[in-house]
Amino acid sequence: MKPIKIGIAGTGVVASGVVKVLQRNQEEITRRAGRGIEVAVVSSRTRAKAEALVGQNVLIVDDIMDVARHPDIDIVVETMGGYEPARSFVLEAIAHGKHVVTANKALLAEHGNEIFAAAQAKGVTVVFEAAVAGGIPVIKSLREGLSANRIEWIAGIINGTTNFILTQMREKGWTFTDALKVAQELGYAEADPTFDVEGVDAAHKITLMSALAFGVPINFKAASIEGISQLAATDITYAEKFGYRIKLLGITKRTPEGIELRVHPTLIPDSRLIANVNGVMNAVLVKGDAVGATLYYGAGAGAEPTGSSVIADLIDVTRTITADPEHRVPHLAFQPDALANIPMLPLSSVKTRYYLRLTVQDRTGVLADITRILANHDISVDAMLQTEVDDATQQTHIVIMTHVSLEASIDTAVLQIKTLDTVSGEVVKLRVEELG
Ligand SMILES: NC(=O)C1=CN([C@@H]2O[C@H](COP(=O)(O)OP(=O)(O)OC[C@H]3O[C@@H](n4cnc5c(N)ncnc54)[C@H](OP(=O)(O)O)[C@@H]3O)[C@@H](O)[C@H]2O)C=CC1
Ligand SMILES: N[C@@H](CCO)C(=O)O
Repeated sequence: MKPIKIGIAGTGVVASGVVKVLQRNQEEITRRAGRGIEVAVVSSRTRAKAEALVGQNVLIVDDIMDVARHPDIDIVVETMGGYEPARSFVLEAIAHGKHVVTANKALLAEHGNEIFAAAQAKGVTVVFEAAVAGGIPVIKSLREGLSANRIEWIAGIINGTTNFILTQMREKGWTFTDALKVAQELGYAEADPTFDVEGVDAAHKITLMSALAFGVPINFKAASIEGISQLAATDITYAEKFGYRIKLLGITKRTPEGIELRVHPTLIPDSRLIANVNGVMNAVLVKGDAVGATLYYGAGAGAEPTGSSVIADLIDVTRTITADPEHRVPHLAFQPDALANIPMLPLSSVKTRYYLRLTVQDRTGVLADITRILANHDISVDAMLQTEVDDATQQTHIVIMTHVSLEASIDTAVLQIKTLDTVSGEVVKLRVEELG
């Protein structure tokens, strides 16, 4: 059978991984796909860069729309990133009957409903394994491997850059800035790294997984997002004294009231496997009612790991290209007319355990005032730690681990605690997940 021809938009980190792995593993890929997969067109604004990647036998164009519209192309690979021109490119390719493989979670989290509807109407496929957790085949697992289950929750380390930064800060004492710089040099970070460090990239990914897990439309606006830029090394150290590690987690949970969707630094018991996932590695825990908890682990970013996911999608599309569109795996795992309208819950209704750090004057009655306020809001204390008094300021840190409490109650209690004249500065609040 003739090879399937693909066009690639972008010649960056991911595109280079795709091209290299396609070349290196050509024979195995052909044996798996049933026919060869050949790069026919590449777009680049810098011709020399594209030539260095694909050589001179591949058509190089400077207008991405020449990839989207090229008559010889069956599948386009979008590895540009960002919202525009990626959105217009993908919609144009769909309009021209091309299947689309993309690594762009930002695009799908914001415009996925529009893109999947367009693909459905045209009878083409849009696949995005590389968009979530780099090289880990977690989308495939959610769409296919776990399709017997009622998914209960997902919790994952799904941003390689921030996990790399947290690991270097904890293990090597690097500063946040130095660790971010290296993550950028290694090709892990987004073009705008604030997407990584402020939790937006992880929120894009957990939003996509939430839709796949619960059969709801993609709803990025419902995500509550906190990154790691405000996380103090002190809290990493104190958390360890209680037996916890801090990781940036993306969490989505089905509760009787609706769906939680959130990203924030989270204390995890250090005995959990996921607490020991370090560097650029990602890990995703998925809890299904039949299978129980399952864990997916691997490189969350980087050229070849991400290329591995893009190529797996290319092979999938190649295998199913002649199948009747009605019988392909649905884009969002559930049939498009079977998506549910489940409410998305605000952060204030989350119930979990909390870590609170307060800076207080070393005076009699301080602790009693604080615990009284907590008790008035139905918050019970599980453990507490007080540090040595600083001689110069006469201040001390009090760290409190609560039992399961309502976020709204914690927030009200914290506001009251901050009005005490013995309490200074911000009260640090972090969420704890036992992930049992
Ligand atoms: N890096 C990683 O480890 C991972 C990245 N991703 C995602 O993959 C996508 C690509 O990431 P990555 O490869 O790192 O990004 P890079 O910045 O390395 O590459 C992006 C490429 O897209 C092209 N491009 C960017 N903007 C435009 C534009 N306006 N018009 C035309 N071409 C454009 C550039 O092409 P040129 O300059 O040649 O014209 C460049 O080669 C993103 O969506 C990212 O989130 C997903 C998983 C892992
Ligand atoms: N910037 C992303 C790339 C992979 O999606 C990360 O660090 O995880």
